[in-house]
Amino acid sequence: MTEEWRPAPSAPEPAAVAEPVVVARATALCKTYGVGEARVVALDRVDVAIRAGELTAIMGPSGSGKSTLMHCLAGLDAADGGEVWIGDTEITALRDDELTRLRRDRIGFVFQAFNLVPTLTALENITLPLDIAGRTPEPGWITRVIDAVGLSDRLRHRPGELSGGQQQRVACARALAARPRIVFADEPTGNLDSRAGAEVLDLMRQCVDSFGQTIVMVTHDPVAASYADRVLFLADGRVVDEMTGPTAERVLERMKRAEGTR
Ligand SMILES: Nc1ncnc2c1ncn2[C@@H]1O[C@H](COP(=O)(O)OP(=O)(O)OP(=O)(O)O)[C@@H](O)[C@H]1O
Repeated sequence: MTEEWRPAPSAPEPAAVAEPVVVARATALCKTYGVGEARVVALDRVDVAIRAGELTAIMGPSGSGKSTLMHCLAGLDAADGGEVWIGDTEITALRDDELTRLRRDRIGFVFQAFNLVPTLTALENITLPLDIAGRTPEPGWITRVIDAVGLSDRLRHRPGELSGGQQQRVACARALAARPRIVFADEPTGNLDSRAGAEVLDLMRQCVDSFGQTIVMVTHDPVAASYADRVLFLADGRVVDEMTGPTAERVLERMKRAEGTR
């Protein structure tokens, strides 16, 4: 059984460029909150495909559905309609216990507020998901991750003894510890100053380039989005545009245009 979902080849031309491998995809994803006058359509038949080994940024005005999309893609929130696939598993068809296991084994999370356990050391935080799952880390992997996040000399510190940027780098290492298929990062630099934010973004870029990690990041920040391979733009619960090879200037320009049309 293949781990990855691949779109069916469209035409068997020998010279055709290979389709990118897709790690996560959503089709016709719908999510509505509230009823009657309070009804809000947060996602309106969204189709997205997250490519393997890329950093994908999700951008859009406040309320455009970024967090809802990420939560539905990651199985943290249930959609009202449509499908979400992670690899070859349709997560919208899973029972709660199956979904919990899939999230634990195949998905990593990085949150704006770090969400580290304050009483545990940095190292204990990093290995916590593996410990909870009763899994032994792959030999050498945790060391590689710790080297990548540059925290070898801080492993015995508790989160309260680390800077915000260091805490977020611990959170990144925790997300990578189980070698997940995909990492979802929700405003990972939202609580950091620009220097610490740049370190975290450099780290995420390095995880993509060196480990082939697939990462999806929700952000408001055009500079953060410029680290991505591809930016998806949401407006009113729909994907309205995408940009490959973004620069901060082009992303800012696109966001201004979106604001102007609201
Ligand atoms: N639990 C909820 N109950 C009711 N409405 C909700 C809930 N969560 C989100 N919404 C609404 O759904 C829409 C999309 O919200 P979402 O948080 O996904 O947007 P966002 O693009 O992430 O916004 P922001 O950038 O401000 O975080 C918004 O109109 C929001 O008010």
